[in-house]
Amino acid sequence: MLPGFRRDNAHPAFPDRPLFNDDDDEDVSKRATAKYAVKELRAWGRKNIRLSDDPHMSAKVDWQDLGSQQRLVFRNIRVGDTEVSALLDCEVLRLLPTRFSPLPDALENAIQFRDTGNMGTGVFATQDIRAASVLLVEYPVTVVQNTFALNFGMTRAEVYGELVNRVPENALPALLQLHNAQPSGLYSQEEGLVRSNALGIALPAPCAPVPAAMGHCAVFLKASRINHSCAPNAIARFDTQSFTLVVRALRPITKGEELVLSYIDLDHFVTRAERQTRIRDLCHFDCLCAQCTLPTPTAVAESDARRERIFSTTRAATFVPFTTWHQAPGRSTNQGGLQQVIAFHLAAIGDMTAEGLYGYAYFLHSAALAICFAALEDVIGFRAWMGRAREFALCNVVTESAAEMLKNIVYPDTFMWWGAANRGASGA
Ligand SMILES: C[S@@+](CC[C@H](N)C(=O)[O-])C[C@H]1O[C@@H](n2cnc3c(N)ncnc32)[C@H](O)[C@@H]1O
Repeated sequence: MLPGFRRDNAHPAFPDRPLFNDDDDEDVSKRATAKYAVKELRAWGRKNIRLSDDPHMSAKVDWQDLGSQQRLVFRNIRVGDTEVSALLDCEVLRLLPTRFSPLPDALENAIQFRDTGNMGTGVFATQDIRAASVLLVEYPVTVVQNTFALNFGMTRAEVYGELVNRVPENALPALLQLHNAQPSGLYSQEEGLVRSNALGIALPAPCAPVPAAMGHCAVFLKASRINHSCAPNAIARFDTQSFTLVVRALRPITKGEELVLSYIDLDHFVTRAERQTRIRDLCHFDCLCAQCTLPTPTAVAESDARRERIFSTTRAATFVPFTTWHQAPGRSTNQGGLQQVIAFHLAAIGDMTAEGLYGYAYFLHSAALAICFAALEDVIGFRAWMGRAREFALCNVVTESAAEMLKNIVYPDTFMWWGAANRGASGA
């Protein structure tokens, strides 16, 4: 319906790690909490790490169950005026641009870091911000391929130690000060830091035996300070061309409001209980966001019911009501039918607004409403909803679709469904 648009938000902030097996690479009871000073870290790395930068000498990973092989290598990737410490598949490295593009533009001084009172440090808007504005653009400090633990020949503590060891001197103190949320004694300091602050990023992955096998995560000095909410107002996407994370506003944000991302896939963890369990398992904290701290059991039940409705109606194909109306005989005289389709989508938008959910489902319903208003040749309605859909496309860096949508907004009658309610059965 909207040519060229693909869903590109399949990377929850904290990636699932289905291929990690916490127990096969080291004895949990023997894991030490290493509290390295910078110098000690470097000395430890020199003594313990023998892998070379040469890809041919690096460890191989056998995908025993998946029938494939992977060759991982530690690399410091030079980008802009900094270096990113990385453990990546050689093929992924090969696909990175030889020259990275300049940093995307961000709003100047739009954010500040301060104490939240109950969630440690957080990031706050210093001005009113429009939807889809770029709030933060940042290089990672370290990037790691999620599946390195499979037969890599180093313990995970060693791998994280080496990654941290390779972080440039000027970034290391700030990295070591990031929040460490891991249960004490379970992981080394470096592993705790990466696990607590890593965001899922999308990198090109040519040889993935299964898509999940090629997930990557990265730690950022600023973006990793953004707290989680089950009603996120911001979204982060990795831009491979500039090797930066780009954080955008999912909706208008007011001055003083905290910027929040979702660390989990909200389409799959719907009710408060499901979300809380997921966050506890994955991130080791109890979520204190507004949606998880509603004051009464009735409010929680209502919120759960709204979310169930949102995700079940979206899963049941958002565009079906319009298509059904459109394919029915005599549609040009059945504008009441189209009004019912509009009412269906507006009800879903109402639920999403109440829940603070402005993600993919909101995009789908906005796009469906744009189509309905186009069919009725209602310029104001069409532009408003196509504008919302376009904001989501911009947030997800679906640039071609966003450009096409802008063309439609400026010239509504170029949109394929324009006037469909008034055309005869042979119309579009
Ligand atoms: C990636 S860090 C975010 C920045 C962090 N607040 C800091 O001080 O650096 C994740 C940690 O922030 C806190 N946090 C983030 N979102 C939270 C939420 N919704 N409820 C409670 N704590 C949260 C938890 O301690 C979590 O381990």
